Amino acid sequence: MVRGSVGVIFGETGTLNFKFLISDSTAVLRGHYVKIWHETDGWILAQVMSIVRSSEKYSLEEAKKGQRKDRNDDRIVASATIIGSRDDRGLLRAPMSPFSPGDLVYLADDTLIRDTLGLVGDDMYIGLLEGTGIPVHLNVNSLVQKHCSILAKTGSGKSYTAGVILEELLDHNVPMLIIDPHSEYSSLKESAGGNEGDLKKYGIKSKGYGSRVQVYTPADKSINPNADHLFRLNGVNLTPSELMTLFPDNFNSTHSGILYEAVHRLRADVETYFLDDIIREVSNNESKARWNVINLLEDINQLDILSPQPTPVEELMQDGKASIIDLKGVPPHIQTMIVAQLCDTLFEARKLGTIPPGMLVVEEAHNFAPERGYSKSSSSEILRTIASEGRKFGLGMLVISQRPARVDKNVLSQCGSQIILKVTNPNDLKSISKGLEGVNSYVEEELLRLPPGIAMLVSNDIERPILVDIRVRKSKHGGESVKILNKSSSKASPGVKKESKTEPVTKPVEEKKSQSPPPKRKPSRNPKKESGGLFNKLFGSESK
Ligand SMILES: Nc1ncnc2c1ncn2[C@@H]1O[C@H](COP(=O)(O)OP(=O)(O)OP(=O)(O)O)[C@@H](O)[C@H]1O
Repeated sequence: MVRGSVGVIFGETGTLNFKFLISDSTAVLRGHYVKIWHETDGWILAQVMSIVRSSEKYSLEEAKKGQRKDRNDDRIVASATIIGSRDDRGLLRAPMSPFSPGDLVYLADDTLIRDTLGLVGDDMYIGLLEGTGIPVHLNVNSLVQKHCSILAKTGSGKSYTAGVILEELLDHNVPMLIIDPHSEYSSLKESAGGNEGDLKKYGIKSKGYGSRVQVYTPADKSINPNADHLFRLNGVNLTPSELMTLFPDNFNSTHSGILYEAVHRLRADVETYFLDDIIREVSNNESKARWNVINLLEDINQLDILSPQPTPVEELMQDGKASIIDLKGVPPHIQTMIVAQLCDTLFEARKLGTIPPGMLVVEEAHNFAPERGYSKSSSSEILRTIASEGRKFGLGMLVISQRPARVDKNVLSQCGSQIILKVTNPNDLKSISKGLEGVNSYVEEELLRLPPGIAMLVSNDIERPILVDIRVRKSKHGGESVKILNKSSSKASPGVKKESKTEPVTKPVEEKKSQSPPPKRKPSRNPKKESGGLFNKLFGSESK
């Protein structure tokens, strides 16, 4: 073997892939990036998809005799897929002619990997390219304009990764409105005070965002004592259609007729009316159906969510500020109603230019923009509108969900960047691989095996999908599970999921998080398994 090289190409070579013999089993690992000199194109980047090891001397007969002593005759063969090189115009090109058997293979240097994959931005630092020390950045403008999704099964680092993105958006002063059904993001205020080794590995400093993060509760301070402000929707001069969006499923034509009549009469009499006035006016109606309408209106009235002094959207969306709408303690149908009204106002304000461009963050998006056929939600329509038209007005969306199959495809398909962590539900896997351009069913196999904190990033800005070792948090992670068993009694049973979500309460033990973080994956340049799964799908298939 020539000095510096890690292998030699042999056998049949193609313009998409090749095999090479590895000299030292520890020098090249699955997932590594390698380079080969091409006679016309110069250095070409390739990636190791799988490695097999065999011995001709140690046969089945030998195995029957017992353990093998000398392993020096092992044959270690790597299958690699060609990524290509940048031409004079900076475009990525695969070579037009194959490598020659006998060509030498070298480990690729960081500059070649960075330039070839297009990891050249320096905006939002989200982690390291898996298997390397190369930082991965996302572009703020493109993330906000073209939306982003974070998809993963529960416990695999979804809200942790979302926290990383939110930190970066805050560092870039992007105004944010965060729909937070489980009180997970208020901890952005506090510094993580993280482990020195981790901070050094990722080259970051711990910090909290303090008063730049403001928490609003639509409930009251007894339910959410840590909230900074109460959140209220406009309760003055509500139109019948505004009222009907509060109960999209419960209103029939008789009900809406009663409501129209009541509001019409009020408008003729007074300039300003409140929900109490509408209820009184409806009770004057003689139809029996009025009782249903009154019941529905009373439901809302009791929640105290409507007010003559609504929370101005201009207060929520300000440069450098993250406003969290903490929906803890709010019944699900009221949550969707709040999101519907709020997002409607937000979008209108953005169109009128009364708020700066910014990001709407929707956690548990499967509840607020459910796929047709799964459930209905009053917030679906406006979220679909923001997904398709938001970019024209500078209103981006960060869509977060543990059930990608249940999120409206019209919303997910608009996301220019997708960050996908471990997913195991077969329907979710199918829906993700269907939605990703250029990758197919092998993705499913790889997503099943991703360790916590490793994400697949598919982005318009990066030449091809990559695996990212998501960096540790600067601020405190707020999504830890609630510990219910102390150490001495922990033998008894599996842990429980943190605060109830829409997932079934009974889940397999391995799907539930423990209080302590899961073991962090091994450091860089570490193979995860001896198969070409995701890498093959992302970068082409192995030559046979
Ligand atoms: N990039 C990472 N670096 C270090 N630790 C991580 C990383 N990602 C996740 N973790 C750890 O994994 C745990 C689970 O992550 P997280 O709370 O984000 O899961 P989740 O997918 O949001 O789950 P849930 O749906 O229950 O909220 C975290 O408590 C954290 O300790």
